[in-house]
Amino acid sequence: MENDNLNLTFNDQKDVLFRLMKYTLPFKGVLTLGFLMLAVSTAAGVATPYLVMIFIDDYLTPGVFPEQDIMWLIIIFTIVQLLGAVTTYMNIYLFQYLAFKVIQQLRIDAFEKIGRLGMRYFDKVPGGSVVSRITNDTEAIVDMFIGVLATFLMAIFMVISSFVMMFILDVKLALFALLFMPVIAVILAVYRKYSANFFSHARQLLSEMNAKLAESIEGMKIIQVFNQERRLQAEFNTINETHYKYNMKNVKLDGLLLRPAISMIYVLAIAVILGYFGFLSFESTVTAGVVFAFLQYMERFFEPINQVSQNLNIFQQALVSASRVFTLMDDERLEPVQDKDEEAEITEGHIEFKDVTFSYDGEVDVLKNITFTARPGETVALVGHTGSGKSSIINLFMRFYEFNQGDITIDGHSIKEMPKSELKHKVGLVLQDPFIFYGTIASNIRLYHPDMTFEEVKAAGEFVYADKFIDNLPGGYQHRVIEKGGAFSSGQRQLIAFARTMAIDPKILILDEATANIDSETEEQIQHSLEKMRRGRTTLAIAHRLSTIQDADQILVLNRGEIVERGTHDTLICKRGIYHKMYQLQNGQQ
Ligand SMILES: Nc1ncnc2c1ncn2[C@@H]1O[C@H](COP(=O)(O)OP(=O)(O)OP(=O)(O)O)[C@@H](O)[C@H]1O
Repeated sequence: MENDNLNLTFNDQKDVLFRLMKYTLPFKGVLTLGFLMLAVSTAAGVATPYLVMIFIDDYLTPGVFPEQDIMWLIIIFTIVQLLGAVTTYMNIYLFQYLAFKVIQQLRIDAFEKIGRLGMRYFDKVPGGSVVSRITNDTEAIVDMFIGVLATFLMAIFMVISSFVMMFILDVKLALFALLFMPVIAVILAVYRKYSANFFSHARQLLSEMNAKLAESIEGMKIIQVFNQERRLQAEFNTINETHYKYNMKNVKLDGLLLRPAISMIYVLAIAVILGYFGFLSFESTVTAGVVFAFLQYMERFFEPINQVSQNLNIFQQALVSASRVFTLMDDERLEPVQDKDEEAEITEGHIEFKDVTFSYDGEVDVLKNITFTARPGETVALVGHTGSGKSSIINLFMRFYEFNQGDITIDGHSIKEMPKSELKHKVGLVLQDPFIFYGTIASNIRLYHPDMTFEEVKAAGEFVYADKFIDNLPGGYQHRVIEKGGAFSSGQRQLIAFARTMAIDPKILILDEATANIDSETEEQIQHSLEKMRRGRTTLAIAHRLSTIQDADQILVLNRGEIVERGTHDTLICKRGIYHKMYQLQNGQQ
């Protein structure tokens, strides 16, 4: 499993935050309104103790209650409270809206990026880990916007305004409150340092859990057949347990450093204030209203700091998550780019491999000096033992991997320059185990052309003789299928894939012959269909059973990435080389 950098430095965190904030730019209006609402709701919060102080000192203590003044005070107090409630609701609503919009965009970008990533990426990163980035990680970012951004901003407003009010009430004490700031700053810095590390590990482990889960679901058949349930369960439990441990480490850190530490400082500050006012009352009279207001402001000064410190872990988590999403977005293992030559067109289907050498890892060449020609309408079969390089030839031809030595041309144009759409529409690929998407039979056949008419879909089905089995399904072409088409036999899946390919009427066919056991009736249908499909189309076919490609115009025998024999079936048999041996072996087995 590929690990991300788990320890984000301060600069990394800053960059991630900055990049995340850029996503809010299209919503400047919402952001500004949100700020405004926040400012008003904070101001309402700050005004409340002040109004109470006026009531205590001017009316309650002296025991005078002039009706009109009291009335006004009540009206103002009510307006302030209502304003506070409405603006608080508005600011929460606006920040949530912003959060969901940002995440929506982030997910669109991440998903779009996945579509552009090359096979090199998917060779290395498990599917579950990618899923985890787009779902869980982006979810953590939502929490940050809602919980953290709003809290942080509110805290800044609150701390500053409470401080100003404290200054107005008593300068000396306000300065004293300021003394606590460095202590709080140190506590928060220590917390951040450790928690970021714990969170990164927890996130990474969550992603590993997803990967394990995805793997288990994908391979459920093998798991059950090979009795692997226990092993997988044990592996899953180990990850789960470690995940729990990291979470607990964080809980301990929270328990120690966050609320208790800050609360203790708060209580200390209260004690000092009360002592101070006590002493002061010997010398001069301190009003009860001032003491009340000061204590209220003190609480309003510390409470946001407490909230911020508690939200710090969400913030930390969100930064780690965001960085994981951005790592995916920045991954450079993209699918090969086309140097577009708009003129390049596939007209005849004349394929040439010219001295192609290729390596997946940059060290071992899995294809060496591959040179051959497939003329329009010809069938070239690729045969050879497992691992000899047959699929790699197809991988390069389909542009799944970039290659740097030699060239592959179609009708004289390098496939590196061919517009992608040209390759998509004129080259039909049928894989060994065709992928069936969630939807209907028709939507699976329509895949490349969503606007294809039903008649065309049906014609494609008939062309490959798939109509017999499709017509027997409940709903026919509208029969619902789940992804991977679990309910179909491999032969039936092949037929659907044939229909899908024939629906685009390609000039070139790439076939990876199914090795799976197919019953003889379907097998016959498939051979029949294949023969028809190949007619008039240049075909590159990987063949495992030599009996299926005896009529090929050219057979290339691969061995360790090299073409070691080439010719028609008859010439290769006469040659008595590898092909002859393979043929004898297979015939002997039949
Ligand atoms: N994605 C990959 N990353 C790294 N190495 C790979 C990758 N795919 C294949 N290889 C290696 O390249 C070599 C050729 O593999 P390839 O799949 O082309 O053989 P093949 O002839 O198609 O085999 P089979 O008949 O089993 O499908 C093998 O040694 C294989 O291990």
